This record gives sequence, structure tokens and C-alpha cells, in this order.
Amino acid sequence: GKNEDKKKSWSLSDFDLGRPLGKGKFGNVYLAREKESHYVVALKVLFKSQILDSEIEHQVRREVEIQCRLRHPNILRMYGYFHDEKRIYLILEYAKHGSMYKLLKERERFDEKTVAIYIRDLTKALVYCHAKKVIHRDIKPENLLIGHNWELKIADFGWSVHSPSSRRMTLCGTLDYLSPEMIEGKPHNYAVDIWSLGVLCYELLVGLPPFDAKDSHQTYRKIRYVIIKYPDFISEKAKDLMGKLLVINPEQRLPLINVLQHPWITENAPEGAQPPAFNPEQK
Ligand SMILES: Cc1nn(C)cc1-c1nc2c(-c3cnn(Cc4ccccc4)c3)c(Cl)cnc2[nH]1
Repeated sequence: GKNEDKKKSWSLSDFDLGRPLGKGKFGNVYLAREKESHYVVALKVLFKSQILDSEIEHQVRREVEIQCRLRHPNILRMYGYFHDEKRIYLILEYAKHGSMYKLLKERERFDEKTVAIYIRDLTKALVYCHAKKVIHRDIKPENLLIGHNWELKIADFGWSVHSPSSRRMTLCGTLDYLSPEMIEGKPHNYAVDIWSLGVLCYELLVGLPPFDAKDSHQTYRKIRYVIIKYPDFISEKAKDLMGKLLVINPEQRLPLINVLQHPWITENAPEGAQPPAFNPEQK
């Protein structure tokens, strides 16, 4: 609630710790419950030593200051943070159904109506971020979580920055979602999130990212020349939208606000349509 997460400074003794939810390079995320209210959260524990060694302190600071300020149903909340001599603790919203990455692996791919709903909600969250001068820069299934109403939530703002930015990228993790301008280390802006929205739409519909290749050099080439093959089960309208997002020139990409008016979205994800519930037994 409003007042308790405002008044006090938190400490580890305020929480009962549960099972680990995920392991990251700089620390793990645990299920946790605030003792007084029994409110369930995800506690992201980062080791100061690792952060200082990797000189990403400014990145963590930015993740905190950005995510604490963002309030949107499709953005994972950060309620607060605290630290002790060895660790930093981020108090995050708990997303009951885990990561989009896991759900996609389990279901192989989603139908067009489901993907259109996820893309509609993600677009609304990105419009909100961009209005606050925040670009996420790392939209991919691993960084999307699923809430208790099966709604999509953008998480892990570790890579977000204030636009415009030309920060050198240490290319850790997949190349699949990088835009041509980021790969070439050119200055980039909000339009990188529009590109990755197109990559995500393809991956949720097909089950593989559009520039998937046997090695990173091939992926690099496919991205730079936007070499994409659409399977024949993809509708013309879906192809039309992706074709307007996956454009080399950032200025020519479809603005996010127009994504919400694209016929593939308005016909498959009308206002009020909610994401489907994927029960584990439903295979
Ligand atoms: C996993 C999982 N399975 N189920 C059923 C729910 C979840 C769940 N996970 C989360 C998680 C969560 C977990 N890992 N990660 C990735 C990670 C881990 C360590 C450092 C950086 C990033 C996020 C969160 Cl933040 C917030 N809510 C979560 N919910």
C-alpha cells in the first residue's frame, strides 16, 4: 500500500526469504514476504563486490532511479531498495507466472490474437517510458514477466538509459534483439525499442527470432540487411506491421502511437481484450 512503502527504510529483517526465482550475473532474485503485511515481493540481491568489480554501479543506480519512478500496469514495479555492507537489495513486484521466455519455450509459439494483445500492452508501456524520456534498450522474452492476470510486465531496466545515448555496449547476451544502429555503435534513441518490438512480435509468432543464425556473424549480417523469412502461417497484416517496425533507418520505423492503430492490433487486440490464461495442464 501507499503509506508503508513510503515511511520506513527497509532492511532484510523485514522479510521472510523464500525460494530463489532466478539467478543473474550479479546476484539472485528470491521470493520474499514482508513480515507485517504478508505482502509477497521479489527481492533482487546484488553483490556490491561484483558491481564494483564490473564498474556497473552507475547502471544499477540508473535501474533503481528509473524503475522506482515508473508506474504502469505493464511495467514491473520497484517498491524500494536498501543495502547492507555486502549487498544491495531491490524490492520488486512479484510476477506470479514467471518469464515470457519460459512460457514461449513451453508453448513453442503463440496464436496471433495472443501476440497482438502482448504487443498492444508492451507498446502502451513503451509509450509511457518514452514520454518519461526512458528507452529500455533490452526488450526480449527474458526481460518480460507474466503477472497474476497473465498480463505482460517489462522487467530488468538494467540496460535502460535516458535518450539519446551512444553508450558503448558490451555485447553480452543475445545479438538477436540489437538494432542495426546499436550493432554499429551509432548514437541511438527511442527507435531501438520500436525495432525490438518488431523482433519480439516475430519471435512470439514463430518461436524463433527473425535473425536467428548459426553464428553471430550471420546474425549480424541478417540484421544489417534486414534479411527475414516469414513462415506461411503468418498473416499478411502481421507481416505488414513487422515490416513497418523492422526498418533499418530509425526515423522511418512506425511510431509507437501508430502501432496501436495498426489493423492487425485493432482487429486482434481490441480495447479490453485480456491475455489468455495458460494453465499448466493445457498443452
Ligand atoms: C521464475 C518464476 N517462476 N514463477 C512461477 C514466477 C517467477 C518469477 N521470477 C520473477 C522475477 C525474476 C526472477 N529472475 N529474474 C531474472 C533475474 C535474476 C537475477 C538477476 C537479474 C534478473 C527475475 C522477478 Cl524480478 C519478479 N517476479 C518474478 N516471478
